[in-house]
Amino acid sequence: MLPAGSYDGTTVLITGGGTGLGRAMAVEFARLGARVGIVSRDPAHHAAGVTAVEQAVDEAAPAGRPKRAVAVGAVADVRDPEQVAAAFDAVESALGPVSVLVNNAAANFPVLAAELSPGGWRAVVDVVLTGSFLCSRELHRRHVARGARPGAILNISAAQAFTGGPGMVHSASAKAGVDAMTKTLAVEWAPDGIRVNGLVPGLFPHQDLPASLRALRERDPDQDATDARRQPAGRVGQPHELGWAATYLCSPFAGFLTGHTLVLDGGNHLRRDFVMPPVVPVAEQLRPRSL
Ligand SMILES: CCCCCCCCC/C=C/C(=O)SCCNC(=O)CCNC(=O)[C@H](O)C(C)(C)COP(=O)(O)OP(=O)(O)OC[C@H]1O[C@@H](n2cnc3c(N)ncnc32)[C@H](O)[C@@H]1OP(=O)(O)O
Ligand SMILES: NC(=O)C1=CN([C@@H]2O[C@H](COP(=O)(O)OP(=O)(O)OC[C@H]3O[C@@H](n4cnc5c(N)ncnc54)[C@H](OP(=O)(O)O)[C@@H]3O)[C@@H](O)[C@H]2O)C=CC1
Repeated sequence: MLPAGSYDGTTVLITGGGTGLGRAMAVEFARLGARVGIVSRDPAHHAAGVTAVEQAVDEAAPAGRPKRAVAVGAVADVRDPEQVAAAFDAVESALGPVSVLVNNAAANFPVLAAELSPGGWRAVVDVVLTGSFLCSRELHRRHVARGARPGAILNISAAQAFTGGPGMVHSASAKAGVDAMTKTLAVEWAPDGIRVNGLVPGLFPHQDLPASLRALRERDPDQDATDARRQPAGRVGQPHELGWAATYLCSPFAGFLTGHTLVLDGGNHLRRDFVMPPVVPVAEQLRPRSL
């Protein structure tokens, strides 16, 4: 954990910060003093994120200390540049200039490449890749206009970007694009005082995932134990651990670190055995089965 107060006076904007891993990151930034803007499509998700942040901050605050405004939600579909700009406006008017952006919003569903419609491809690539670009561009534009520094952008990626992702060609391709964007913007924007890094969660199950992804895990009644056995570390990730990594990467303690993507997966993406398990075609893996 970073020292208390590491983010005092800092406004952090997290896309998709109302659910799952985005919410866990929002909580860890706020615990360290940040004000947090949660940007996504669904106001019910914002409410969940704001409540989680406020609870965490209240628990950490000394008794009797007055409550401070720490989190707000703003509606935007990250695929739309005008909605992105309006959400930045809303967050900044409530919480002050944004200097840290976490591009966490994502879309994904399991599908065979041969069966993926052009609309399904576009939905995922536009949310993950185009959305991350549009939000990054908005932060950069504002940051440079005000002559502010330092700034930090964190792009949440996935190990599929390195290996490919059978059954998720849209997500794997988009995340690989995000990784290339991380490296490109790190160099272009270093002179502007903006660092750009990536963070890859390994297996982090949680209840906010869409049904199509949860279904991949819920076929096995002993899924939690099975998931743990499949990880070199012997366990899956805990969402707050992603928050610890995110708060480090965007902090002054990582002030000389840019263009790097950190993998937080208990070693899973490196796993190769001399003898690999028999191949099960992806079409068979995705076929609905009854237990
Ligand atoms: C930890 C454990 C596991 C972990 C598993 C390991 C994960 C690895 C890494 C990645 C993890 C994540 O990203 S996890 C994050 C996942 N979270 C989310 O996806 C939340 C947000 N998702 C969504 O809102 C929706 O799922 C999504 C469809 C993508 C949103 O798109 P839109 O708003 O544009 O909605 P729609 O108009 O309904 O759909 C657009 C097109 O997509 C098609 N489409 C939608 N769902 C479809 C589906 N299931 N199969 C085929 N096609 C589908 C539609 O038919 C449309 O195509 P046309 O009719 O042809 O136009
Ligand atoms: N959980 C895991 O094991 C893994 C997760 N990841 C990555 O971690 C990140 C967080 O995922 P996770 O928390 O698990 O998943 P969630 O489904 O909980 O979060 C996705 C978030 O993205 C938001 N979102 C989706 N589409 C849009 C859009 N068009 N515009 C704005 N916001 C949008 C959603 O909010 P709303 O519906 O309100 O718009 C939601 O809050 C993602 O980048 C994901 O790819 C990577 C590898 C593994």
